[in-house]
Amino acid sequence: MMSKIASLSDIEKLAFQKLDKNALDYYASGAQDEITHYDNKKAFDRYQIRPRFLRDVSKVDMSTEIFGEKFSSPIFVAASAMQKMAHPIGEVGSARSACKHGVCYSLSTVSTTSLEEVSESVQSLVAEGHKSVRWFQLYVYKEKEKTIALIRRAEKAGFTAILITVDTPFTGRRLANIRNAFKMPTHLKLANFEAEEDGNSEKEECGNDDSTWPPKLVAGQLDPGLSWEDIKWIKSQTHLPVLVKGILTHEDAKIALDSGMDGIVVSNHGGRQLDSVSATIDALAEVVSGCENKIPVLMDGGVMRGTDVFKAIALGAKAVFVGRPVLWSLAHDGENGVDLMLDILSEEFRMAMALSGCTSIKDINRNYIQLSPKYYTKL
Ligand SMILES: Cc1cc2nc3c(=O)[nH]c(=O)nc-3n(C[C@H](O)[C@H](O)[C@H](O)COP(=O)(O)O)c2cc1C
Ligand SMILES: CC(C)CC(=O)C(=O)O
Repeated sequence: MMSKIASLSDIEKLAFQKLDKNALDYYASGAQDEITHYDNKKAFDRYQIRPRFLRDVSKVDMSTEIFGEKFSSPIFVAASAMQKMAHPIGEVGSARSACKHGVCYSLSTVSTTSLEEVSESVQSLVAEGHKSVRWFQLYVYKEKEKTIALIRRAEKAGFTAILITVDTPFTGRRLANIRNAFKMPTHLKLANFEAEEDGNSEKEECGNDDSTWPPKLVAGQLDPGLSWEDIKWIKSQTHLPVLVKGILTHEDAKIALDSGMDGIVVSNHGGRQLDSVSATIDALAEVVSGCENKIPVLMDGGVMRGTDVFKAIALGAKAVFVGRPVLWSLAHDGENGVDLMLDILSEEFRMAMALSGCTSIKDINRNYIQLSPKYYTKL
């Protein structure tokens, strides 16, 4: 029995003991040899913080603003699929927790709760005075109507930005899922597609009869022909800000900027797509330089500690997303688990700011970070 939970790693350990093999393998896996998956975490340790002292840190303001929305902290919830495998409350628990913490929630296309139900689930909190900012993560389907229908539903349900995932023309080879023929439990559904399917085809289309990885709603249906022209077309179809999720180079950052994108998420999909790409914290600076400070750059991948958040902000991120820690927290204790995780991470970030002499997000810049001399002498 573990003593008091003090870190996200503690929560992760508890979740590993609790989840069944099918779910654990799905959530934990990276692609192939998982080099990138592990490097996402390790890479943060290659950077050091350069703290400044004697600056009155009795009050620290972690709040930040993106697209005119104010958030309590730059620690957002990443879009991850099939959250009801972690806990029956699934996406409702993580969305409500993000709302209570005043941070942005992003919902996967491949969720086990529909986007309408997620919106509905936060309304009682909104009535109590909490603000809920929800962004919808979009997988682009070969069938244009299917993609547009998702966007319209997201708009109608009060989502305020679209995150288009660009790193998944095909799903990465996650060996554990292939070996144990990952299967979503049959009592769960890919809820955003339930209403569209009719009669007998429904179960199959929702992935439940599919014993192979990836589920049918993804394999063969996502558009591997996707290009920047399509992304521009999608952008022209909605009034919502559009961010591209999965950018890792300054070249693509520049194209995103020139294509009129409203923001970028530096991401390697938690190391689940192409293995051997750079850790996201290593790619962040070049992506920030590629878009010339004109659009917000956010990042995800391996964020486990407040100092990780601090390092990402120092290298130019406007905010970070946490992915797996949300799933571990749901597995540990549903909505309360996610509350605990966001409490710990924001307290750690507050402490990192205070102990390095920063009292607002705007204070945090490149002067507060260096590569460990073990690796290079200069950034
Ligand atoms: C189990 C799981 C499911 C995911 N599902 C999606 C998804 O449906 N769409 C997407 O764009 N990214 C998805 N991601 C990637 C996350 O949005 C995010 O990029 C990644 O988890 C960040 O890394 P972290 O887990 O180390 O925090 C998923 C990640 C995990 C672990
Ligand atoms: C169904 C999958 C493609 C969802 C996903 O993005 C992931 O598992 O990383």
